[in-house]
Amino acid sequence: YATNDITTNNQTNPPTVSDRCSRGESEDVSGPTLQKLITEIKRFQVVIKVYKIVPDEKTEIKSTLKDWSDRLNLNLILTTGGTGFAERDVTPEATRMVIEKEANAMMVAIAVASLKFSPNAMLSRAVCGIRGSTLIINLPGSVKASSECLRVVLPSLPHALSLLKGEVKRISKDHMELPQDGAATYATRIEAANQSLPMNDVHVVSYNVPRIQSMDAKHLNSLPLCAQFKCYKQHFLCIWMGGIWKYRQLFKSRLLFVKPSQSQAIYSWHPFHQSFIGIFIQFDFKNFYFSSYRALHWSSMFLPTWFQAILDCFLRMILTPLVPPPHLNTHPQVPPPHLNTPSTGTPTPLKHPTTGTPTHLNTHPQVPPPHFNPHNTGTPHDTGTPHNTGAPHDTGTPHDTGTPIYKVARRHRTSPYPLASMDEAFSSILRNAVPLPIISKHYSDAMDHVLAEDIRAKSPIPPFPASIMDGYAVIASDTPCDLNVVGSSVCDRDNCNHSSGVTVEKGQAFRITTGAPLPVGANAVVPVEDTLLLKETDNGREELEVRILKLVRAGESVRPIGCDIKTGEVVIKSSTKIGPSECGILASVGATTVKVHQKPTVAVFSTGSELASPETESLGPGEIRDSNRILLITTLQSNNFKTLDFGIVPDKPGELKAALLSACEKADVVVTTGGVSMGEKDFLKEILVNIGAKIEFGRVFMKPGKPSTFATLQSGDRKKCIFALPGNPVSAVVTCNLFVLPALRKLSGFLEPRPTILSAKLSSEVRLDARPEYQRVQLRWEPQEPIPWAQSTGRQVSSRLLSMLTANALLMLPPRSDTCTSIKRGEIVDAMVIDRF
Ligand SMILES: Nc1nc2c(c(=O)[nH]1)N[C@H]1C(S)=C(S)[C@@H](COP(=O)(O)OP(=O)(O)OC[C@H]3O[C@@H](n4cnc5c(N)ncnc54)[C@H](O)[C@@H]3O)O[C@H]1N2
Ligand code: MOO
Ligand SMILES: [Mg+2]
Repeated sequence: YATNDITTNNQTNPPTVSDRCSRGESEDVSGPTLQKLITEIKRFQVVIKVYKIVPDEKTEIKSTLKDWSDRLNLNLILTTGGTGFAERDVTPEATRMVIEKEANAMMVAIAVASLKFSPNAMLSRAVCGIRGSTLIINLPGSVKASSECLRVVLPSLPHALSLLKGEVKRISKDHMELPQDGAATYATRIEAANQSLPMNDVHVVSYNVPRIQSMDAKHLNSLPLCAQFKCYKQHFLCIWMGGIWKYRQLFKSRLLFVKPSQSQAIYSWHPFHQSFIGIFIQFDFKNFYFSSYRALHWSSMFLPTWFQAILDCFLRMILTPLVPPPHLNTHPQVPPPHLNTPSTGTPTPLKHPTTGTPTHLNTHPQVPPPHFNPHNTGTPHDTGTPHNTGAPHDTGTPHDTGTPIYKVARRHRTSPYPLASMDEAFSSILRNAVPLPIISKHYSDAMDHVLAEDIRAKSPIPPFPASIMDGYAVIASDTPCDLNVVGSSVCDRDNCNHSSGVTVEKGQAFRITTGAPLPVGANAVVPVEDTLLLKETDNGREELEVRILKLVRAGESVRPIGCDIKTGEVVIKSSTKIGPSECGILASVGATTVKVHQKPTVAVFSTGSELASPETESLGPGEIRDSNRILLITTLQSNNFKTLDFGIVPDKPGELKAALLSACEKADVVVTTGGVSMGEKDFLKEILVNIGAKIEFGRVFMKPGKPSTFATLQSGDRKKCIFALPGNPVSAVVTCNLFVLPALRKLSGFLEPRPTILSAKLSSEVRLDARPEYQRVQLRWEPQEPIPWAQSTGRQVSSRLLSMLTANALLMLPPRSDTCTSIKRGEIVDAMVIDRF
């Protein structure tokens, strides 16, 4: 289990136990169905690491289970088949031999639930148990029964797997630690308030617990809810319905964490429910003032009135005594735009403690970060904010001449954008990148497009019984014998005797070429190598008699009609990416116009007033050559995407805005580089908000590429995707591979837009960073070694583009932890393929 694996939360793998399937006598349907079922779960992303069909042999089942738990260290193994009463059904016995603990309740749950479906469930002897940190679940063999049983245990899996990974233990410890200093009094008060709430129905989804529990300061920042709580001097109180936790020792000890008052309840809610509610409240424990709160729900159907009522009553209770200190009143915390409460239900607006302005809960779909916030009025220093004096688009104002769009002294000292986890960033991209409309294309222009229809053959291939060899068409029962050569059938439509009414009769043979139609009467072909010439015409131009040296059977060396492709057969399924073979098949079945998804066009520009054209002979002071634009354009082109070069745009708000708008108009996807971090000239995010784009994420917990920004802009019925990538060249190209390419593949209709990930062995020890890191490596295969070696490309700083040279993969390194600070040579890690080998 790799915490930094962007595609992975958990891994599972069903070996199918069946003699017949393992011998290839019948097809395994249950295994693939289970894989589909488990990978379709939205709140529980799964990667299938291995899949295998094993015969009903105890030793083989046992060794597979042992190997997968001990060596591959998988989180979950599902087996299907071999659980019944038949003599060869031994999966439960083999499973019992490997498990160290039984998961009895799971077995009972499966049994009870499946008895409702059929009394035959009594005949299942399936076992569930744990080996090391791997959960093994036996499921019956039939597709229906195995799917039903899997559905029964699915809700418990996220929490079960978290427990096995040991994360919950760590969390519980955190919960036990009590707050310090003045916070204790406060915590008591909050807890008392919490106790008095009617909490029966409200719990936190259990599988969010490990994520929160395993948080360090950075993870805390990455929680979307905490975006607005980046003020160092304050403490954070996280109130979950169902319990109150105060984060402790987080964020350089300034956050507190208390034991949840109803810690048990948090696990008991149906974990499969998509809803999840949390409230974060920011407090300054010295002054006890309330600054902001936010409610979030992850279900489109969840935020019932009872919740609003509880929330209201709760906040009233705890907030009444709190008086905000006047100096803190000037920057009401407004969540960045992407943190807006999802569409259902409007949270009760909360009056600001002093101004009475409803500042905290933002019900608008697009609310700019604080410096664009309309509520930031009413204080002396708010006059003159960009909101009041003119946004970046004010061409002709001093902004265009390079004056910052906001007063630099009042810029953020902490980014208002939460650090999204890689998982969150990636899911956000895949959610927002919706396949583009379907168009018709000529098959010769359709390369790299994704089919949007099944292609069926209108006629069979071959359309006639065709010879496989150059030789003689004969009547099989004649052979071996001497035959008179009475004609020929060649592979040539002008010269085809097949339909000319000539029939091969006993004692006769027809010369025939490979692929030519078999003459009427013939039923086999004898290769020329198996014949002798007996008689020819005087001039040698014609054969008259041949000896067939071998006995041939009827049908030998003949392709019957439709043996390659039958009429009506689906030759290429919808959603297939068209490559050379697909083009060939389209041609062979005559499907010359096909329905495909439109492919996105990508506009690319570099931002930065320091940037000069690569052609510049001698650079001016402070200038550097623009490497990123060509780097990104060629990365996209080498992945077969069409690009539009929008040049270099200086760090001037007006020009940046114009370039963004024009790029959004002309392209489906816009990729920019530079200007997304904390510098006084890093305007991109603000301008995106200003043009009405929604920032889906503005920072990612990753290295390189931390300030990576992804925004969407509704333009008519299309949603444009905008990637504002960091300026450091390596960061730009790495994030292009990680984020932009999957988005483009998804827009193009790819069913699997994710990158390819391999296992690789480290050639040298790597030290882990605090962030999940994507180090550039070259994968090399040694003879006889199935796993490639990953050779580092040298110093891995994000300005050093040389670290991309020869790199064909990105090592996916997990973030450093207390127990793991480096990975040794020879150890196996995940590597994402970025180039051919
Ligand atoms: N106070 C902070 N500073 C920085 C942070 C931070 O969190 N707090 N993040 C750092 C990280 S991480 C990165 S990555 C960079 C990203 O910066 P920007 O996206 O704002 O990019 P710029 O400031 O425009 O440029 C950074 C760097 O890259 C060079 N550059 C930019 N564009 C190009 C180009 N087209 N070709 C070649 N080189 C380019 C630019 O000259 C700068 O040297 O921010 C850190 N700072
Ligand atoms: O994350 Mo930045 O991209 O380190 O260089
Ligand atoms: Mg910068």
